[in-house]
Amino acid sequence: MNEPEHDFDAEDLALDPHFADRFEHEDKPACQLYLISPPKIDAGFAAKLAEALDAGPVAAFQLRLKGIDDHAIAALAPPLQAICAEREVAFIVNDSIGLAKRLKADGVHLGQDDGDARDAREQLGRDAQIGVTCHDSRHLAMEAGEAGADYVAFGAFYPTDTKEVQHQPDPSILGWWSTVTGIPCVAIGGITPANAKPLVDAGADFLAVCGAVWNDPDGPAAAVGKFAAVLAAD
Ligand SMILES: Cc1ncc(COP(=O)(O)OP(=O)(O)O)c(N)n1
Ligand SMILES: Cc1ncsc1CCOP(=O)(O)O
Ligand SMILES: [Mg+2]
Repeated sequence: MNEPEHDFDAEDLALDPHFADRFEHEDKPACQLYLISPPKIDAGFAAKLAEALDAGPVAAFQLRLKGIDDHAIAALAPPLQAICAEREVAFIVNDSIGLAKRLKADGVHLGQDDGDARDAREQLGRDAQIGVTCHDSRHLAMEAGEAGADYVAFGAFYPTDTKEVQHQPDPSILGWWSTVTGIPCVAIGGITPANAKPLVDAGADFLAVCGAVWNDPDGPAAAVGKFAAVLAAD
């Protein structure tokens, strides 16, 4: 007799996309800020970073520089890495496992075309923080979790000028993820102090933010303060 065909994937785990809303997430640690660098930086950036990190709690800083090669990024990284280390802020390298290894970074963030989480673990060791972009896909998130990711990132939740994006998840994916696994989830994409609350309420463990901090008319320190107020009210 043929077995019934179960084309199982994570999308099947919850037919009702809002089913996670029925669960409380009271045991979750409070949502934290995960700061992403501007895609290009200048000589004054180190001072801006220090000012931003001193303005409120920041869990992690991701060095996400676009349009320059790894050697150039490696030359720019050490002062920024030192600023993070002095403040016990995790220093995460975007895109490149090799660069993360070379810099002895605290971790690496991998997009779907940036390499494999298992390979990252092998190269960076068990203490490395490995994050994986999962767009709006429960299936990609389950795969990342199985591959040993320390966090999965969903987005872009809101319109953003920082990156051309093709996916816009519903915030309920954050609650669903928090219900099916203890692996933290990061929300990213167009997040500001004004629109962050629904993502926190939906179950985000981290808010990854670039433009709303570096482009705040009141300056990055003021922006970090605004996020701190939103997150403290949680
Ligand atoms: C925390 C976090 N989430 C998502 C991304 C996006 O990564 P990726 O899809 O590889 O796109 P680029 O950032 O490389 O343009 C991220 N960097 N960080
Ligand atoms: C890197 C990235 N990945 C999805 S949206 C995004 C941009 C995040 O920057 P911002 O906070 O300015 O929208
Ligand atoms: Mg990438």
